[in-house]
Amino acid sequence: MSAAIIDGKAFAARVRGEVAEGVARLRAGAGITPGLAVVLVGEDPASQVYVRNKGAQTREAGMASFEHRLADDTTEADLLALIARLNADPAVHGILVQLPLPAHIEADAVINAIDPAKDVDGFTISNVGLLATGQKAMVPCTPLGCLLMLRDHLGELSGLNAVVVGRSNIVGKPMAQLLLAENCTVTLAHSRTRDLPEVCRRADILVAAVGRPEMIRGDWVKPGATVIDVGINRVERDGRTRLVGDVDYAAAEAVAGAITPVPGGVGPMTIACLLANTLTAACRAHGLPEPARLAA
Ligand SMILES: Nc1nc(=O)c2c([nH]1)NC[C@@H]1CN(c3ccc(C(=O)N[C@@H](CCC(=O)O)C(=O)O)cc3)C=[N+]21
Repeated sequence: MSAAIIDGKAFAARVRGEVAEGVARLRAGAGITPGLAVVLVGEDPASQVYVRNKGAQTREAGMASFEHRLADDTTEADLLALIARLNADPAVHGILVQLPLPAHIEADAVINAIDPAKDVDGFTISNVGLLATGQKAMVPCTPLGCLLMLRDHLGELSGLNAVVVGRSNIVGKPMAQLLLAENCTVTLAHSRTRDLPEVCRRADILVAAVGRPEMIRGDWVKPGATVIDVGINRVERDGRTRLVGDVDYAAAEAVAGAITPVPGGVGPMTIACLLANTLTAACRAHGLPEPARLAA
């Protein structure tokens, strides 16, 4: 038996449609246009895909998109000054500072300078703490997208064994928090985990977010498991550049109950959730009801 394919591209289009409806209501009812500011410092190749898709989708949803492209040698002080301006700008409801930042800039200092109410990435210590304590937070886009797909596919997650491979602040840690909040039994595994294949084989839900092409083999997957592949890795194959995930897709697909493809899985959901978070931030800024179905 082969796995059901979780179509992130189609699901993301649906989410963006719901965001667009919410934006239209906000504009008609309250005269508010949600605005998203994206700040890019330098030219990191991994960021290119994201940037390309993001601006267009923001405008398509009826929101205002503000792009700030800064040179590689921008100082931390200049970047902090820009963030202070965006924090104070009432037309800006969401701020995203593209990561990674150049090495001469202290990323934590920059992220924590963002007004938590505008932190649509959910990376500030304030939002991380709110999420970890079960309070109303802005939730990081990639894990939120994964959660929406899991809920859509499985319905109830309570009591399931979830294994998250990868402990980054951006994906692994917040993903573990979200699954814990859904009453999963969560294991947060990583490169030093002893007997990783054995740990993965216990997973009803397996989330791969390690950033290593096709590291998760087919025989690491429990038959019938739901596999969420967060990896987006560029590899040379037959003289061409291809995108592959952190999971050996062909092998895992034969074993899993359901699996997300790369591309067309988690990636499009990340952007859809960024738009959803921006709408949520705009609603909260004005004390208006927020789109419950698009939240954690
Ligand atoms: N502050 C910050 N927040 C982020 O969320 C963030 C970031 N910085 N820096 C860069 C990474 C990367 N990232 C992607 C999101 C979507 C796709 C995406 O839509 N991928 C599509 C298309 C891939 C293609 O066709 O090339 C897919 O997987 O199907 C890719 C990459 C967000 N990131």
